[in-house]
Amino acid sequence: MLKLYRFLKPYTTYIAVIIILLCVQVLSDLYLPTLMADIVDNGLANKDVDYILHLGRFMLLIAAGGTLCAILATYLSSKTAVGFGIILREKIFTKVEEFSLHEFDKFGTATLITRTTNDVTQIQQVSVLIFSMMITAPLTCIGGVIMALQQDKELAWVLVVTIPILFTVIGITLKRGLPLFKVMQKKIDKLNLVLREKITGIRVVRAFNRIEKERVRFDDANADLMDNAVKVNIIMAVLMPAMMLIMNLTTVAIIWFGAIRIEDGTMQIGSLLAFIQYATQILFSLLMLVMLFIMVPRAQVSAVRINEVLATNLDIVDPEKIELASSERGFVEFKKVSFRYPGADQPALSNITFSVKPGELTAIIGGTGSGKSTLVNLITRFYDVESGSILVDGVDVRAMSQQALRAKIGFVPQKTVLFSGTIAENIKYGKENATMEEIEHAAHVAQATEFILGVEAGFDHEIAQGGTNVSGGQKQRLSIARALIRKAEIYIFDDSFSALDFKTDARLRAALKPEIADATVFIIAQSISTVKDADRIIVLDAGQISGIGTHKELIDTCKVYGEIVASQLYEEELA
Ligand SMILES: Nc1ncnc2c1ncn2[C@@H]1O[C@H](COP(=O)(O)OP(=O)(O)OP(=O)(O)O)[C@@H](O)[C@H]1O
Repeated sequence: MLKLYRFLKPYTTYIAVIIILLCVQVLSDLYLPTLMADIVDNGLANKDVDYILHLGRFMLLIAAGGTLCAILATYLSSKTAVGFGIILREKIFTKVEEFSLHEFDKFGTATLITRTTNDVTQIQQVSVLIFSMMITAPLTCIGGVIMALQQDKELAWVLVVTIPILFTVIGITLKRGLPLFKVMQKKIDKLNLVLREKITGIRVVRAFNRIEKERVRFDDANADLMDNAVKVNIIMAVLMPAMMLIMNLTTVAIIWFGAIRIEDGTMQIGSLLAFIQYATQILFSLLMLVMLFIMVPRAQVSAVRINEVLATNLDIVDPEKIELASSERGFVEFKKVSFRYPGADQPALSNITFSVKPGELTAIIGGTGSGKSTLVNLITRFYDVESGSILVDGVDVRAMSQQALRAKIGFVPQKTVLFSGTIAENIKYGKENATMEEIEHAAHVAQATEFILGVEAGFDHEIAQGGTNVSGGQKQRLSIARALIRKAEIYIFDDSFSALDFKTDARLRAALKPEIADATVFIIAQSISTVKDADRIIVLDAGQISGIGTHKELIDTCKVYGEIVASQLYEEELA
């Protein structure tokens, strides 16, 4: 957790002020019982009303000062802790934004969300305690012992007996409680995972009548978390009364033995009262330390989880010496590229070599899982190659800045993603400063105008979270418009026409042609009609190129392509 506290730098002044305020508060708390003893022993005993009033006023002043310091310290502690939470969330978010797809796969979405929200909240809450108690508890404890001894040294043995008993109880509790605290976050992760899957996949859950099964899965995760929380709370429920019992027995012992000493004439009543208060302060400060010992390990687990994210070595980083691409635009070259997903036995791509130049349309076709998406994901450098190299405009993509590389590319992913916001804002996502004319033109080319103007608010129509209020085909067209508005040098359409009907597909491709005539275009498609006019077709089979050429060339030379054509002709004949 200390590692995380390096981010507290902007709050150094606040923390210094908090420490000073808390020291003043502790000193005032420690001084009050001595003043009270003075009133009892000298004021009350001598029936000196002036003395009582004078000291009483002084006590009020000290108490008011202490309270003011406590309020200010709590206010500043909360402000610092909340600010710290904001900094942590920002750091995690920025780091996660830099993650490659490999790192996303490694962590998983659910845990990344819990780490950014729940774990940060843990740290935030514990920080408030730490800021106040780390100073107050030890200072009160040490100061309390010194002040108690000043009142009466002989009674100190009561504390010598009580404190080890208190520590034994605390020790037993911590031994049982800590492991439970530590697994708490993991169980919250699990709950988030199940909940997320259930909510995002609600249509499938309903369609397959799995509501009951999913409910059981959720209930299991919920019950698991509850079991753990109940166990933790039972321990806490036992601990608190046990501590109070020890404290009350200590008071009884002090009064008992104190009374004997008063009877002997070796102690005054005021000193006994002050001693009781100091003993309570000491035990309370130990109680605060226990709270810290309980809360800190749980926050420690959260801190480790946050540090894991922050300390992740990024797979894909910009090189120290960035090479600028040549003035050539849109040249893409694969040189003996092989790639394997982490942990996979077989490479997803092996020995891929080809080159394309601007103005050319390259289609990629192949069976499912043959490596088509993987191939285009390597151009955008979502992953790095295992061997070989990919050059864009003559420069290895690993030597370019990711920003410069991706600025060249208009990417339409296989799984369409839209963001909540208006249709215009979603298209503008491709070019921040796009004008309304550019947005309308991109929508027109993507054959989206008709449906956009069909909805009441037109371009201002709000897209729901995840794009659930538009159809699959409409989503694809908006996603195409978002890529087109970039006026990119390289376009990648990963199976982007699959949800379009035959007529819209044909119209879109016709409108697209002049628009991207000068660019380098990659189209991944399943249908021969989409690829057959391409300048070059790459046929992939189990991660390897089984043929490269035009439709005409491949029909005679590539067996896999021949089979795809035959299967689709057969389907057309059947239709
Ligand atoms: N994130 C991943 N982690 C591990 N393996 C993956 C990952 N993504 C894809 N693969 C594997 O890599 C291989 C190629 O996948 P890829 O998505 O490139 O195929 P594709 O040809 O685009 O398939 P489809 O036409 O079904 O989209 C497949 O065997 C797949 O299981």
